[in-house]
Amino acid sequence: MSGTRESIASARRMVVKVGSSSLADASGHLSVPAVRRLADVVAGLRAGGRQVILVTSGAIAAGLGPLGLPARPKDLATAQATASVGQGALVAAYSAAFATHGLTVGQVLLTADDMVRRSHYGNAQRAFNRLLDLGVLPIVNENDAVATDEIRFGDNDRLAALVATVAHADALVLLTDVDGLYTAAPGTPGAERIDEVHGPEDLGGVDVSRRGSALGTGGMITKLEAASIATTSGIAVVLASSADAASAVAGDAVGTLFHPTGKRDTTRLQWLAHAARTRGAIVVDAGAARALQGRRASLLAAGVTEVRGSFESGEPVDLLGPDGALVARGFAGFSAHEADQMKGLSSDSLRDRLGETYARELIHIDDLVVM
Ligand SMILES: Nc1ncnc2c1ncn2[C@@H]1O[C@H](COP(=O)(O)OP(=O)(O)O)[C@@H](O)[C@H]1O
Ligand SMILES: N[C@@H](CCC(=O)OP(=O)(O)O)C(=O)O
Repeated sequence: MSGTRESIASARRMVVKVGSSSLADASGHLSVPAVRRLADVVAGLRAGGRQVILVTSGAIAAGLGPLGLPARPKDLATAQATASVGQGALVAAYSAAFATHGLTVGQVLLTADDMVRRSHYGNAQRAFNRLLDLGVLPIVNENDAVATDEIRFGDNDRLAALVATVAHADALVLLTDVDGLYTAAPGTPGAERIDEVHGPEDLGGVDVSRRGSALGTGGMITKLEAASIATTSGIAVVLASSADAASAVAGDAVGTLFHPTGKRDTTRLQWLAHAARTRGAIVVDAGAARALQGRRASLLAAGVTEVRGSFESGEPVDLLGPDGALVARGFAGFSAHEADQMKGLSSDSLRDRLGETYARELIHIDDLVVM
């Protein structure tokens, strides 16, 4: 077993994405047995102490039956309506399946905007962290009922990769109806499965032009895009058949492994260090400045003396030492208004005065870059 598969086996936080093609039966309706099989695998991960976020397609597949539609609708309005009907049925099926394992689920519906705009990004990050802290299993899908063509992903592969980066996951597992990436669409004479991808250079001759299954969207193209987003952020990816889900999440040599190519959060933090226009500043005391520079610790409200400007949670801010010198930059975990109320307070005081939601770091260590 290679090192990265070992890191999949030991991933503390994992995003598991399952596609429509794995959740529908032959007639295109949601397959409840498929939902149960997946729930058994995810519950096994949870029993082993791992945190899991499940990104699941299938709302449209689940809506076809109740609406008496023969196939996935082509026009946006009907697709929105079908997803609206099906999403409830999808989550109800998961809820029942996970309840048999004593697990509570929480539905999170996102649009592309939620993952890309930094003010929203912080909100999603906070919601995932809190759900996971509470032991809840977040079940994510695109908010198809309101997503218009301009803002929608359409497929859930890239959504899953962005969820993995936002939630600081250690691994992303993409489950589909094919047992890995092939050199050409499976069934093409001579097509062979690829075991491992080390970087874009391994994808030179690979043909992913054939579209996906009747129910899925995006085929292999969006899975490669998802793998690229995750691996350049330092997250290992496994693409495998949902029939092999248990082996894939265990780090066994099934499907295709995409090795991380970048450092964790490199892209975001480089953007933060070099390109971001900050919306405000947080002035810290000498102790906090030393902690930030030396130990790379999270920024706690106790070390903050002043909050300047106007920013929302998730937006970039400058962190200034007591002498006004730029020490670090970070993505604020709270808005300027909230940070101002929190400044100087210990975690206990934050909990007593402002409530549990505020009893955590102002900026997480993973959201900081020392200048
Ligand atoms: N090079 C390739 N290797 C593997 N699968 C491919 C390739 N090119 C196209 N495909 C197709 O991609 C499909 C999976 O994509 P999709 O139907 O969108 O799945 P999902 O619903 O799981 O997201 C496979 O069924 C396969 O036919
Ligand atoms: N959000 C849509 C999923 C779109 C879709 O089919 O995605 P995928 O199965 O990842 O190709 C749904 O729930 O039906």
